[in-house]
Amino acid sequence: MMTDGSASDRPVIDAQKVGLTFQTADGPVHALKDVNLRVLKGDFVSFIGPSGCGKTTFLRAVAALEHPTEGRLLVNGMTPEEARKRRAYGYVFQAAGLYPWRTIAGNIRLPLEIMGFSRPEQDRRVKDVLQLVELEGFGKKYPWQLSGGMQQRASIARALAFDADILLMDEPFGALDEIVRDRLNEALLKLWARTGKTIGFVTHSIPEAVYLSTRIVVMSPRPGRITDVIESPLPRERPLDIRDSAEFIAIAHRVRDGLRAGHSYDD
Ligand SMILES: Nc1ncnc2c1ncn2[C@@H]1O[C@H](COP(=O)(O)OP(=O)(O)OP(=O)(O)O)[C@@H](O)[C@H]1O
Repeated sequence: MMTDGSASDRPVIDAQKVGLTFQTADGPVHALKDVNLRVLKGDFVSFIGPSGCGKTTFLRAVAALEHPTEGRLLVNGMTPEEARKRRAYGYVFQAAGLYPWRTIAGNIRLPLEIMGFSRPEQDRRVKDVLQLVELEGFGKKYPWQLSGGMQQRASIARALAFDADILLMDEPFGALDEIVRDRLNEALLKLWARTGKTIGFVTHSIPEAVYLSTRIVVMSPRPGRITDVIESPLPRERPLDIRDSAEFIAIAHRVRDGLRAGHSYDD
């Protein structure tokens, strides 16, 4: 099943029959069942599905914040815990989660301070990532001085600062209005093209998933499982108006059909 095992063709995320059951007062909750997925370097993988289908749980398991109860999950060929120790990923949450008493640069710097980077190295990285998310000149501002979209970009910059290979994003733009979201989607694609990161992205939006992804993972609840994995035929470079193309609409239909089918056989 594995290829020759060299780092370049090894999956960045490799899930084999992953199951995760939470024991609750009301009995077991099967958040994930039989999840098989291989994510390759440079993939942009979106996870879409109704509430409770395990999208967040899967991302959290990759980040070693939850622990599978069945199967095998590897990140860069290691356990998620080992990968986390090696700073394999940055995590972006739905709320930007910036500390209000720190400036934008101070927020981005925080994980770097904790990791013990030297001050000049911290400065260099803060400058680089602010540029990547197009927030040059805003380092000295406080979060409340920035719009919601800018705060979310700052939060992406913070996740990028330690230059992890993998960016895990849990509905990062869910709380933003559509116009800001469009702009951030475009910016994220540019950033992805420039950095070659592997991205795992949770969303509830079909157009967002289709616009951003090289692969779309459709999930269904009770138990949380994958019902379809769609390889996108769209080119990597995507202007926003690609959303009007016949190809785009065809993929969106397939995602919608997958979401509907997933609802019809609850077990
Ligand atoms: N810590 C926990 N303890 C018990 N059950 C949990 C826990 N975390 C998640 N669950 C349950 O696991 C299932 C999957 O949850 P998860 O948050 O991964 O779904 P999701 O697809 O991300 O949903 P949403 O779109 O609403 O964020 C749900 O039934 C949820 O209630």
